[in-house]
Formats: sequence, C-alpha cells, structure tokens
Amino acid sequence: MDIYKLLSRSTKLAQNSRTTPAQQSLPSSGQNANPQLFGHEEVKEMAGELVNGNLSENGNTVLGKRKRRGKGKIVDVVEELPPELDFFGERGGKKKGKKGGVGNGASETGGLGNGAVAGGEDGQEEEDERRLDEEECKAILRSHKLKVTVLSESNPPLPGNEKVKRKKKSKDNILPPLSSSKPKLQIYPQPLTSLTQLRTRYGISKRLAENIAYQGYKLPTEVQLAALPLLMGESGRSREQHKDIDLLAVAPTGSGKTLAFLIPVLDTLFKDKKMDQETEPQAIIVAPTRELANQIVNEGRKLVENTGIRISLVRKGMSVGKRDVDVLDLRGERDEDAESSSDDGEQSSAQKASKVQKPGYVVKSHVLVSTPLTLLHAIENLDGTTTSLPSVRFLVLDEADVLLDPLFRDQTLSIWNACSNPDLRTSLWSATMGSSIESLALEHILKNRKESTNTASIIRLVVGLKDTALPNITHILTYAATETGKLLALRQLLHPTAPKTDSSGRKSLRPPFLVFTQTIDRAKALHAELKYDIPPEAGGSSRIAALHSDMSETARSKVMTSFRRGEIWVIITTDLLARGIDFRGLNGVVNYDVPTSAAAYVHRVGRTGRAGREGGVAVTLYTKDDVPHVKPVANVIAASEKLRGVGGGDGEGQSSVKQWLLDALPTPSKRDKQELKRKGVESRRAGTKTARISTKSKLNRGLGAQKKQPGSQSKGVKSMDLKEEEFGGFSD
Ligand SMILES: Nc1ncnc2c1ncn2[C@@H]1O[C@H](COP(=O)(O)OP(=O)(O)OP(=O)(O)O)[C@@H](O)[C@H]1O
Repeated sequence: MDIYKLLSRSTKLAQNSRTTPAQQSLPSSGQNANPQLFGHEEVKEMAGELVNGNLSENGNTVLGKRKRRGKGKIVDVVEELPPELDFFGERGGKKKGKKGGVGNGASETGGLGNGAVAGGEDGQEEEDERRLDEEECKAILRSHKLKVTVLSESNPPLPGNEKVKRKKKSKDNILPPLSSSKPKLQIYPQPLTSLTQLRTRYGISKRLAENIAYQGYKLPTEVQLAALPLLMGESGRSREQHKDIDLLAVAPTGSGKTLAFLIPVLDTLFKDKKMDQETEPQAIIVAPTRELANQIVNEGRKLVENTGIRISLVRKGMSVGKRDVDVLDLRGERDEDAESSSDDGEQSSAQKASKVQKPGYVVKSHVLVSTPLTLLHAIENLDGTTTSLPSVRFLVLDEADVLLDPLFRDQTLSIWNACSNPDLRTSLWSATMGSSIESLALEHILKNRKESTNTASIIRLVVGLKDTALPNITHILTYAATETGKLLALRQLLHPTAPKTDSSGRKSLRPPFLVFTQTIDRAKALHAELKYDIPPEAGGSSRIAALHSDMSETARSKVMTSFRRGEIWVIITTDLLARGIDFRGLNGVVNYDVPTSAAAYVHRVGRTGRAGREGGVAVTLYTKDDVPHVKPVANVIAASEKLRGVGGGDGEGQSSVKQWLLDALPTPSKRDKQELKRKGVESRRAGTKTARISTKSKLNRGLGAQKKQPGSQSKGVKSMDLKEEEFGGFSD
C-alpha cells in the first residue's frame, strides 16, 4: 500500500484515483465519491425534475447519491501483512470496499450537473446554465442545510433579496445598519451545482478552471455550493458588483473552505491582467499556525499554476510593503515557489527558510499567507508603527474565531486596520463561530467603513448546524478513570492485534492517527512513554513522533512531511494541529486529554472524515478530573450522533453518549468554561502526581530528577507559556 498517496494532501485526486490500490472501509481508502455531507436523498428527488432522471454511466444519479460504505463490490489488491504488523487493520483477504472503487474519480460523475468535467453528458451544460427559480434554489439550499443571511444590506439590494428590500423600503426607504434587534433577512442565491459552472456561469479564467479540474474537483461541497456564487458575484451580476460582499462563513471541518476562499480571490487577480507589473500584495490570507499557512500556500499554488499569480508564505525576517528598510527584492523566490508546490512543499519551504530569513527582504507576491505575528512583524516599521497596505483588496481570515480570540485579537485587528483600501473585501471562515466573535467581526467591518464609501453587504453563510462535529465519523467517549487508565487504553489502540471492533461493535481506531494532549510537556511525556511501543519489525520508534510549538520550524516540517508520506503513523501533538490541517487519509484522532471547549472538540475530531469520507473514529478518554468539564463535549457528540441517526442520546443504537450519562454529568458554569478554555485542567497543567504521564516508579523519577541540569525547570515553565507566535492550543 502506498501510504504516501493515501495521506498526502498534495497528491492529485485524479491521479490518486488511478493509482490507489487499497479499497478499505477506512478514510485512508482514498477519495470519496461525493464530498457533500447533506442532501443526497432530497437532491436525488429533485434530479428527476431537473434532469429527467439522467443516470451516469457508472449508475450514479448525476445528482450525486452518496455511495455508502459496504454497498459495493469487493475490491482489494493489497499485499497481506502478518497480523502482528498489520497496524492499519482491515487487511488480509478480501474486504468490502466502496462501490466502483473509491478514488476512481476520473471516471466517476457523482454529482449534480458535473457533466462537463466528468465526461460531458449531452445537454448538461445547458442544464448548468438554466437559472433555477426561487423555489428550486430554496429546495437545494435547504436540502444541503445551507442558510444565507444578510446581516447588513448593500444598496442596491442583492439579487434574490429584491422582494424583502422593496417591502422594507416602503417603510424606511433604506435598510438600517446592522442591529441585533432587527430581524435578519434570509436569501436564496442560485446554488453552484457543478464546479464547471464556475466557467460557464461565472466566466472564471480557463487556466483556473483547468487547474481545478486537474485536482479532480468536480462536485462542489456545501460551502462551495453557496459561497462561490456569493463571492463570484451571483448570477447575472456585473464584475463590479462582485466586490459587494463581506462574508462570514461557518461550515463543517473538512468541507472545502480553502477552495471556497481561494477561487474568487485568484480569479479576480488573474482577470486584472496586471500581474506582471504588480509588486504590492493584492490579497492577504491569515491563519493561526504555520502548518496551516503552509498548507494554504501549497493548495493555492496548485490552483495558480501557469497563471502568473505568485503566492507566498511570509516567514520571519521578511518585510511587506514599502518601508524604511533596505529594500531587497524577493521576486527571485518565484522559482523556488514552483518547487515547493510539489508534494514535499513543507520540507522544501523549511529548507528555504534559512535562505530568506534576512531582515529587510521584501516579499513581492500577489497573495501573502501568514500567521498573525509574523505578518505584523513584516509590516512593522522601525519606529514601531505599522505600514499601511492600500494595495490589499482581499483579506481572508481562516479559522477566524481563533484569530479574533483574545490570544490573537490585537495582532489580527492591527493587520486588518493596516489594510486601508476603501474597497477591501473581507471574508472570515471557520467551522465554529461564537456570537461574540461574530459581533466583533461585524463591528470591525462597519467601523472600518465609516469613513469610506464602501456599501458592501455583509452576509453570513452557515452550513449544517453551527458548532457541530461531523456526522460521518464515529465518536467514542471512554471513561478511563485515571492517567494510568488512559495510557493503557492508548497502548491498546497501538497494539497491532487490537480487536477491529469494540464491545459495542463500533469500528476501532487504527493508525494513522493523531493524539492530542493538553500541554507541550504532556505531548513530550506521552511521546517518551510510547516511543518503543511499536515493534522494531514495524519501524519501531520512527513510527511515532511528537509535534508542538517548542520544536524548531525544520523539525516540525519534517514530522509533517514524514506523516504525509506514511513514514510516521502516529503524531502526538497539542492543539497546534487541531485547526485546518488536512491529512487526507487520517483514520482518526485520540483526545488523550479532553479538549478544553466544545469548539476545540469539533476542530480536533474534524481532522478525520474530511471531504465527506466515512470511517473516521474519534476516541476521547476522560478521567475523574475531567468529569466536571466533559459535558459540553458529550453534548457535541450526542448532537452529531443524532445527525448521523445513531441513537441521539436516547440509549439506542451504537451511540457513545447515552441519555443517562448526559443527565448525570454536571453542567459547568460559564465562568468554569472560560477558565477551562484559558488554562485547561489545572492538575494537568501543574503536572501534579495524579496527572503525570509516566510508568516510571517513584524511585526512578527521583533519580532522574537528580540528574537534571540546573535551570531545566525553567525550561518546562517556558514551554507552557504562549511565547510562540502561533496557536499552540489555548492552554499551552
Ligand atoms: N469540491 C471538492 N471535491 C472533492 N474534494 C474537495 C473539494 N473541495 C475540497 N476538497 C478536499 O476536501 C479536503 C478538506 O478541504 P479544506 O482543508 O479546505 O477543508 P476546510 O473546510 O478548510 O476544513 P477545516 O475547517 O478543518 O479547516 C481537502 O482534502 C480538499 O482537497
């Protein structure tokens, strides 16, 4: 089995589809036929009306009925391993795979109106072009659980919103600015039913359309289905009107938000045709961690191939904008950029970092991707003031709720304020967004507009239920009583002969997986404990690695690359990897320490089950110390299981959270929740005896402590501080 092909985000879907040999009922079995999470049955019904029941060659309806695991024919060409080395499980003999072979994307149609790319069914393009009436739009948006709300209206009104506008107009003449007491208006934009419509309906550049198709993307995910029409200017709107929206998008983890924010930005820049002359940045994308920023750069580079658009990661020591420093042009980086868009992007980026970390280097790229503090340093003048960035027309905040959390808030707002272009278009994206963060974002958008003529609408797009974990993964909440119990449970998961299902018949977790701990010190300690648990015949200690923000940039990149290549099977990490990171074939996650908020749970477990893939498993271990805090997590699991139709907390089916447990768990107060989010479970943070991760005897620990160098204690304390610029977990 070529693990690299399974894990690597960079591997092209279309290529993957031709080469992936394994067809297992695990997420690592490759590409899902349908990246959408909702609406398969309803949309199938509509198919009858819209395309007269057109069926694709492989028997899928063109509206993308989702292929469920286990329904298909038996496909497995994987070489057998002895059971003691079978860490990835589910092998040895023929297993059920997805019908038609998951990952044969090149031949699959799989979705509503995806004819042109997927093989060009007759009349499909015409069908793509037919403007749906309001009822049809409503039906599609509802079936995909999409809600589009106008938070602040532009003048003139958005298409699809004329009626409401007229009604209001007769009273007030113009809609008042946003106010929490005013009712919000829901609109129903024309949904994007196929990614080919990006070209046929919105006229995106041929290059960009080709690059999208080359990645194997055909059917839009839910967030793309609604966000792209909104950001590309809605059907029938002029190019100028494209600029009229600021967007707050809340969509599940792994639902393709990256593509949704990149395509409109890149297409606008490409169409401007000034790429060769422009030296100032046109778009800024901010993400909370270096790993995520790097990933966005790599995704972007695949889309801009042969377009002339340059997209770069801002690194320490770089400068952005004209400043009072010696200006050294970094345009030469372009050649290196091309290199790092390869599958080894992260490693090559890291190797190059040393070449460019000289003060005063100015990045000459059209699109800059950065963590907040690195970018802030890059635009800071010697006197401490911030360089204004009037050339920036697009500001994208990925994982916006973290970027506007107190941890990063000042940095993010300083960057936002530096983007002084009066026509700045802002979009904020996350899988979770609390109402306080939403209000803060709105306030800031409106405040920045006070002195400008900017009249853009502010739109909120919500996919599914807000702040809910993915319905397509299995959640397992296990009481382990003590720290030792947790260690034992994790060791069992690592054991190659561990049962493939648990006592309730639920699928067990198999590597590759991520293990999340509360602090850097705990990640280190757990790694030290488990390092030798995988036998040397299976690769031994090289199969398990730690990754946290106390490590050097190079070491972090190396672990990421090795994991994507399948050389490392288990990463023990902090919340550093909880947000945005996309390992395509991850089988699951283990919350070794209970996440410190419901949102943290949603993001951590969202590392698996990406793009609609089924089979991911999320195991959460909790001890006596967690009992006062675990209810919010249990509630998220219950809601997700309800969506999936497995019990919903009523004790039926295979639900992990029974109603009696929900009733028995104490409800933490708002204050308790805030404290937990800020500090984590106190005993773990303080490293008290009961919370220590160690199987060493007291005597051995004492001997170890004596050997410690003077000053080593302060290092431990340092690693708990938020000294690093990136998000390393709220509690690190
Ligand atoms: N239209 C599509 N068809 C198939 N796969 C897609 C499509 N759009 C995105 N993907 C894939 O889905 C995966 C997740 O995408 P992405 O990382 O953008 O998710 P996200 O919504 O940003 O997740 P998170 O909230 O965790 O950051 C990626 O592997 C991407 O290649």
